[in-house]
Amino acid sequence: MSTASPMLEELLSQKCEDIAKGSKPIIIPTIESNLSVLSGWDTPLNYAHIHKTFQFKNYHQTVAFVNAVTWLAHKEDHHPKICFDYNSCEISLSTHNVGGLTMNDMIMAAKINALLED
Ligand SMILES: C[C@H](O)[C@H](O)[C@H]1CNC2=NC(N)=NC(=O)C2=N1
Repeated sequence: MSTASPMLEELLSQKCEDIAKGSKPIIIPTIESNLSVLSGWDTPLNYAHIHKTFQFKNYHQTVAFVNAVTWLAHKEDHHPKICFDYNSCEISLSTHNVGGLTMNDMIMAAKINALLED
């Protein structure tokens, strides 16, 4: 049985949507409440993007994760910045079309975390 919070379940059940250029970003309280259920994600640059570093045992595990994230990005048509080395992967999410954060970033963060659940 899942123990995820209702807010997290809601994010996992949604799909990223087309966001028109010039749309407004989500507001700070919405970002904060979503981040409170997104384990490990933070917003180091004042709500410009969200970020998380993932650690792995070796290059095989790291690359398998990167491949899964790129597959998810293609499926959702929402594309994170990914930077990785032997045993870590940094992911940064923002919505280019608004120059800030939208629910697409929160949905992707939830789905990326879920890739690593048992
Ligand atoms: C047309 C296409 O859906 C858009 O350009 C999408 C593609 N992927 C995207 N990815 C991200 N991170 N931000 C966007 O605004 C974005 N826009």
